[in-house]
Amino acid sequence: MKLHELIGYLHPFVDYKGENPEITSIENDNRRVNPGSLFICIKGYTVDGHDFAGAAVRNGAAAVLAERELSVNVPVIVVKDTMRAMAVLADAFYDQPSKKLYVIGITGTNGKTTTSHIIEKIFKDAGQKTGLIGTMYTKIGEQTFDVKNTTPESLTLQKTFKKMVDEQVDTAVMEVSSHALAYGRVHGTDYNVAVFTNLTQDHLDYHKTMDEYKKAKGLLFSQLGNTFNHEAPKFAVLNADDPASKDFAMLTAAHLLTYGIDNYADLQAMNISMTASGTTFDLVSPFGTMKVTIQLIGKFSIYNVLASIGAALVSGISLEAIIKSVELVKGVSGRFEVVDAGQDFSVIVDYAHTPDSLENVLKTVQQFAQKRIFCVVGCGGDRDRTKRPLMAKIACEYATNAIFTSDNPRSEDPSAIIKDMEEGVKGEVYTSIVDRREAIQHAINHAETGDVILIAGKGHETYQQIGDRTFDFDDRIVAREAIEER
Ligand SMILES: CC(=O)N[C@H]1[C@@H](OP(=O)(O)OP(=O)(O)OC[C@H]2O[C@@H](n3ccc(=O)[nH]c3=O)[C@H](O)[C@@H]2O)O[C@H](CO)[C@@H](O)[C@@H]1O[C@H](C)C(=O)N[C@@H](C)C(=O)N[C@H](CCC(=O)O)C(=O)O
Ligand SMILES: Nc1ncnc2c1ncn2[C@@H]1O[C@H](COP(=O)(O)OP(=O)(O)OP(=O)(O)O)[C@@H](O)[C@H]1O
Ligand SMILES: N[C@H](CCC[C@H](N)C(=O)O)C(=O)O
Ligand SMILES: [Mg+2]
Repeated sequence: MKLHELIGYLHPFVDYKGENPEITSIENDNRRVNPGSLFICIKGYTVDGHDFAGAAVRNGAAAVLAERELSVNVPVIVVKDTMRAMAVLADAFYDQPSKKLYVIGITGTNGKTTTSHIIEKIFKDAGQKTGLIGTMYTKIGEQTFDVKNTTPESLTLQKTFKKMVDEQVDTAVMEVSSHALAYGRVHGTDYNVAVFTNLTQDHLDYHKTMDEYKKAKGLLFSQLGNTFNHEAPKFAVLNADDPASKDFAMLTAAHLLTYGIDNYADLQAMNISMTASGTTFDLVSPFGTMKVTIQLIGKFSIYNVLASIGAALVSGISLEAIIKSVELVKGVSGRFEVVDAGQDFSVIVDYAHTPDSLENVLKTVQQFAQKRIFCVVGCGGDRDRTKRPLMAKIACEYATNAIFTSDNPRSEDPSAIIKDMEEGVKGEVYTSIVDRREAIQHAINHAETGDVILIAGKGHETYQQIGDRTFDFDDRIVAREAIEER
C-alpha cells in the first residue's frame, strides 16, 4: 500500500502530500523494521518509541509516524496520538480483517481463558476452523504462538486477524482484558458477540477504583454499537448474577442473552448436583429444559459453561450440538489441574490469583475435602497490592494450612509482598516460606492420606519472574518432583 493511501485513513486530521513510498509493513518496534516499513513511535511506560526512530530509519523504515517532529531523512507524519492512529492504520493496512471473521470477545475478571477454550471447542466440534487469542497463546487451527499479553496491542491484533483470514479461520475467540480496553488495543475490532463473565477485584494498581475498572470492561459492550445490522446481528452475553451486567446492558443496542444460576436468566442452571469428578444440572432455556453433565466442578465452572453455551447459541449452533461439546470438555491447562503421581493425597494446581477466584476454588475444594486443606499461595509483584491481604485472609479462612510464598515477585522484594499478605491475617496461624519450591515441598512433605493441597496463582505458567530474570518454574513439575522425592 502506498503511504498516501494509508495516511488517507487518518483524514481529516492529517493532510500529507509529501513523498509517497510503498509501505511494506507497519511496525512499532525498531527491531522488527524492514526496508519499506512505516515505523510508529509509541510513548511507552518503560521507554519512548520516538527515541528509536533513527534506528528504525537505519533499518530501512520508509516513513515514521510520530507525536512530534523528528530529524530523520524519511517523511515524518505527526499525529496527536500515535497509539490511536496505530489502531486505524493497522485495521486499514490489513484490510479490516475482523470484519471477515466471526469474532467473539470475552471480558471479565475471572474465567476468560477457560470460557474462551470451551467456546473454541464448541465451534471446532461444529466443523469450523477457529482462532484463539488469550493469556496462554495465540492459536490458529492447531498451531500455537507465544504471547506477551492476554490481549495484544492493535498492530499485533490486526496482524493476527489477517493471518487468521489468510488461513481460512471462521471464528476467532478472544480474551479482552480491561487493560486492552482502556488502552484502545481493540479499537476497530468488529465483534459479533461480546461475553461478560464477572467483575470482582483485580488490577486496582492500574484502574484505581472498581468503578473505573467496571467502566473499562463496559467498553467492550459500548463498542458493540448502537445500530441494528439484521444481516449480521450483534449479541451481548451477560451474567445475570453479576450486578455489573445491568450497566453493560445499557451500553449497547446489541441483542441481549443472559445466563445465571441464582437470578432469572435466558439460560439458567437449576437442580445442580456435584461430585468430585463432575457436575449435573438442568439447563432451562427458551428451547426447553435439558439435562447437562459436565466433567468440571465448582459453581464457577457452571458459569463458564453457561457463558459458552450462550455465545454458541446466539451464533446459530444448535443447543443439542453445544451440549454434546460441553459435556466433553475436560478442563483447561493449569485450571483446577490435578497432579497425580500415585500419592494418597490430592494435589491441585490452579491459576487463582484474585481474591474471588481463590475463594471460589477453595470453596470447591472444601465441598469435597475429607481431611485437611493446604493452600500454597503468593501474590504477584508490580500488581494490585490491595488484593494481597484479602487473598491471605481467604486462604486462612478456607484452608486448614495456609502457606504463603512468592508468585512472580517481578521488581518487588518477595518478603515485602508476603508481609503485605500477612497484614490481612494478624493473629491467625499460617506458614510463610519465600521460596516457592520449598513452600510446595513443605506442603507435600506434611500431607497425610486424604488431604488436599491447592497450589494457587500460577496455573499454566512455566516460569517465575524474580527481579528482571525469568526462571523455569512449573508448579505441576515441582509438585510431581516433590511427591517423588518424599
Ligand atoms: C503496562 C503495559 O501494559 N505495558 C505494555 C506496553 O509496554 P511498555 O509501555 O512498557 O512499552 P515500552 O517497552 O516502553 O516500549 C514503548 C515502545 O517502544 C518500542 N521499542 C522499545 C524498545 C526498543 O528497543 N525499540 C522499540 O522500538 C516498543 O515496541 C513500543 O512500541 O506495551 C507492550 C507492547 O504492547 C506490552 O507488552 C506491555 O504489557 C506488559 C508486558 C504488561 O505487563 N501489561 C499488563 C499490565 C497487561 O496489559 N495485562 C493485561 C491483562 C492481564 C490479565 O488480567 O489477563 C493483558 O492484556 O495482558
Ligand atoms: N467464572 C469464574 N468465576 C470466578 N472464578 C473463576 C471463574 N472461572 C475460573 N475461575 C478461577 O479463576 C482462575 C483463572 O481462570 P481463567 O484463567 O479462566 O481466568 P482469566 O479471566 O482468563 O484470568 P486472567 O485475566 O488472569 O487471564 C481459575 O484458575 C479459577 O480459579
Ligand atoms: N494477567 C495477570 C496474571 C497474573 C498471574 C500471577 N501469576 C501473577 O504473576 O501475578 C496479570 O498479569 O496480572
Ligand atoms: Mg486469561
